[in-house]
Amino acid sequence: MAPLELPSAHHHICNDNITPDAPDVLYHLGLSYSKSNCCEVASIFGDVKFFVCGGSAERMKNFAHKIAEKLQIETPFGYALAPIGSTSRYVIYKVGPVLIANHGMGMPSTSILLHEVTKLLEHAGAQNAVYIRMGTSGGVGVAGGTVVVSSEGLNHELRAVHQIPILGKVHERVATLDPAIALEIAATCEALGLPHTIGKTLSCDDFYEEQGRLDGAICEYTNEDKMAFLQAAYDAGTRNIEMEARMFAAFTHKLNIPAAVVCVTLLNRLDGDQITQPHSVLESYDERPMAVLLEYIKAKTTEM
Ligand SMILES: O=P(O)(O)O[C@H]1O[C@H](CO)[C@@H](O)[C@H]1O
Ligand SMILES: O=c1cc[nH]c(=O)[nH]1
Repeated sequence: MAPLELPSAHHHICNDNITPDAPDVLYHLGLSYSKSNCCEVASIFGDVKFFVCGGSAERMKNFAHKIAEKLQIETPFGYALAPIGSTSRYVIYKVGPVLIANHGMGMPSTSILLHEVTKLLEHAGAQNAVYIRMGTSGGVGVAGGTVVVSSEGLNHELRAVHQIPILGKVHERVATLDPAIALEIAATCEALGLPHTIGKTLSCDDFYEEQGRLDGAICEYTNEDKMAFLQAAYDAGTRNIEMEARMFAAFTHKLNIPAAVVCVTLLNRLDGDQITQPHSVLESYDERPMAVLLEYIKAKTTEM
């Protein structure tokens, strides 16, 4: 695998108001930066090379434990971990060069986390950290248990752009992810013998109607309408549907942050809507993106 590119001075924020002199409250993380604590912030977060996030707090804690063991990074309490900052909105762990957090469900809470973590890493002087979303999804034409590495995030028109209304005007941002990292992660899936594909990811603001499910509390379309949309999505290269990849891709692309989205499919949406697999099977699916990222990060940190 190619080593990570480490430019000497790489800034990943786009805001002249955020300066080393200005205090900055990272409200949802329960952390703050100022000139008086800048050395502490740099000493805790300055070495971050990977930021790994996903929806569920439990999944991310589990991942933090596994990465501590994989990288053999012990704390004074063995592999025991303590979350950083406030846990009322997000849980964050740091294991050596890996920062780990949950982002909740959907693009709004993911966006807030990305803004605050990116400012934190900037304040700390962290250089060129790779951002990875690790999650679950509904497959489109792929079986449950497939690891989909996203090439881009799509909107409801199957376009790889993310629209954000800012001060009354809609701004469009390109929602593509790093192709080289996607290939490396796909190669790691291959080496582990896991079913996988690189494909486009449709990101929705809802689990039911926007994903074309027939089993929400409201449904005003037919099975034929749903299947026609899913088939059109498949034909356009979509291989999974979830709720964050597009925003994640647009944010990282805008700030030139190397990034990937790695989600396992829980079902094939061409076969149904309800997630009916037993808990043990879903748990084993959840382990797959983790297994891939443990190997990937281990290989990358060994090269550094
Ligand atoms: O597996 P996670 O990261 O929670 O993500 C997926 O699961 C949630 C819906 O069940 C959405 O947030 C979707 O994107
Ligand atoms: O179908 C699915 C499964 C997981 N997450 C989603 O957003 N959709």
